[in-house]
Amino acid sequence: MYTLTGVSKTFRARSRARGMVTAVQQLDLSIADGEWLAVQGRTGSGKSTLLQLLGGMDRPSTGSVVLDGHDLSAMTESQLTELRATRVGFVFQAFNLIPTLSAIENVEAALVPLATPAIQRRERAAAALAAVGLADRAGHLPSELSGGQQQRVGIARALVKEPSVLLADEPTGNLDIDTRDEILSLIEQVSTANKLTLVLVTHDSAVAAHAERVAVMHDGRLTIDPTDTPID
Ligand SMILES: Nc1ncnc2c1ncn2[C@@H]1O[C@H](COP(=O)(O)OP(=O)(O)OP(=O)(O)O)[C@@H](O)[C@H]1O
Repeated sequence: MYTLTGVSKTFRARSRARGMVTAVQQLDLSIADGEWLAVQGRTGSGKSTLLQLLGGMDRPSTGSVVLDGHDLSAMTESQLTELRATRVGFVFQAFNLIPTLSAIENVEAALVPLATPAIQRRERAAAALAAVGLADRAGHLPSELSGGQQQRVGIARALVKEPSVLLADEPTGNLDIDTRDEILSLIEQVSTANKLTLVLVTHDSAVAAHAERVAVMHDGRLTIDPTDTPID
C-alpha cells in the first residue's frame, strides 16, 4: 500500500519573475492494496504531479511517498528505475506508443529494461495483447489501429511487467463515449483480475463514479470524501 505524508512538490517556474510553483501541497494520503482511487480536479491542480510522485517518476520536495514500506523519496535513481520497470504500470491519455514499432513490439519494449530474454519477451507480450483482446493485431503499427485499440496496446504494455500498481492519466480522455466505456471496463477488469492498486486521473465524473474512492485536487491540495463507498 501507499502512504504519503506531508508531500509537497514545488517547481521553479520557467520565467524567473514567477518564482516557484507549488504543484502539490502538504498531502497526506493512504491507498490500500487493490484499491481503485480516482483523482479529479481542474487543469493545473496537480493531478499529474501526484501520479508522477506515486510512480517514482519524480521526487517530492518535502515529505515521503512510501510504497510497501519503501520510501520512494529516499531511493537512488537506479532503484526508482527498477521500481518503474517492475512494480508500476502507466497508461497515458495520448497512448504514447512508439509509431515505428508494431503493437507487440511496443508491449515488448516495456520488458527491455528488465533484460528479459527475447523469447520470453515475445511470449509475455503476446499473452498481454491477448488479455486485452488484441491478439489478432500484434503486427499492426499504431497508425493502423483505432484510438481504442491503441489504448488497449497501452494497457498491455503496462500489464506485461506484471505490476502491482496501475497509474492512469486521463486514459479515456482521447476516446469517444462508447470507446471510453469499453476501455474503462477493460481497466477495471484487468485491475481486479491482477489485484492491482488503481489510481486514475480523470476530468470525467462519469469515469470517477466507477471508483471506490474519489479524491479531488484543488490548487495542489487533496480532499477525499470519507463517506465515499464503492459503487457497483
Ligand atoms: N516540470 C514542471 N515545471 C514547472 N511547473 C510545473 C511542472 N510540472 C507541473 N508544473 C506546474 O504544476 C502545476 C500542476 O501541474 P499538473 O500537471 O500536475 O496539473 P494537472 O492537474 O495534472 O493538470 P492537467 O489536468 O491540465 O493535466 C501547474 O501549475 C503546472 O504548471
